[in-house]
Amino acid sequence: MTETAMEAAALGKTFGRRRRKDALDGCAFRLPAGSVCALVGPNGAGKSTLLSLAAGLQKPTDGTLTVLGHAPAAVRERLAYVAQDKPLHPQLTVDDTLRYGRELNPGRWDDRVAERIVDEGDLDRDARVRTLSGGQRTRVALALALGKRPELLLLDEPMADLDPLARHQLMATLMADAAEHGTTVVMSSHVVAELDGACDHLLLLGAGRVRLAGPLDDLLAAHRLVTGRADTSLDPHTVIESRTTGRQLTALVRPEGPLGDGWQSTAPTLEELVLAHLRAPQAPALSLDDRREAAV
Ligand SMILES: Nc1ncnc2c1ncn2[C@@H]1O[C@H](COP(=O)(O)OP(=O)(O)OP(=O)(O)O)[C@@H](O)[C@H]1O
Repeated sequence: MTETAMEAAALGKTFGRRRRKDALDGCAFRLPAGSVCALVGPNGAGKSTLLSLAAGLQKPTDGTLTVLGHAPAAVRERLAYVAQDKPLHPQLTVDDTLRYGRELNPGRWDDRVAERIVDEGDLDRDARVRTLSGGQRTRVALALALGKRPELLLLDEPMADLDPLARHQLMATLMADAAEHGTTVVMSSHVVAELDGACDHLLLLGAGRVRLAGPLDDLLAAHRLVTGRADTSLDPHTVIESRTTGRQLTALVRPEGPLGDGWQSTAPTLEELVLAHLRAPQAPALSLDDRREAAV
């Protein structure tokens, strides 16, 4: 297995000729193999574009993106991609769909996990895909993806149409399976709370650029949530976002050395870290991929 599951250098993707749109612009990051990476960012940030490039369905306009050490198109059989619209054959039954997955992936297919995902949702194996609900189709798409026993699993908002219980249960199945097999997972989601506890790596995109990248624990440790009097200076620390209520100021900062007297500070949660960066799109970016690499 390759040590780096995904690596981007000066990665750009532009759509349109007349009205050019940079969906990705100068992105650089490195994702170690075996990571579970949360891919977050506001609408239009470039998350789906990145996942589709990684799946080899589109090509970059600039720079490079390698997955499992190769161009994505060269390693399609080693990765699985569940797109937002979860394309499946509507006329096939659930059983036919699993059979199709088995035939398309000889030597790789894992019946046990595929059937487990379908059966945990109490799906009628003889039902045609077109008769299934959105959440049930998601389950079949995830069964196909995991059944393929991929080294890299790319999931574009996989839980969006699942009920809370199914979400919780499928996430647990997914994470246990990824841990057991050392699968690298990149999962986009707008529900940051559902990623907490599941992910060990974070990639936050904004307007096509990398805003935060690196091991989650390191990124959290690089920030503090501080409260203090509004007239106390936060120099020389980098203030990501601050809010004042009466005389009190609350801020997410990247400390440049010890915080001065008068500040109470706590470690931010993943949600606090992400929300502060979403509210402050101009805040400076931070990538800790290289630092970790240099320390190894
Ligand atoms: N096929 C396309 N043609 C033209 N523009 C596109 C195309 N695909 C994406 N874009 C543009 O690229 C930008 C990034 O889109 P993308 O779908 O990657 O964002 P996203 O982060 O996945 O958003 P969301 O959270 O809403 O799903 C958007 O401005 C979008 O309009």
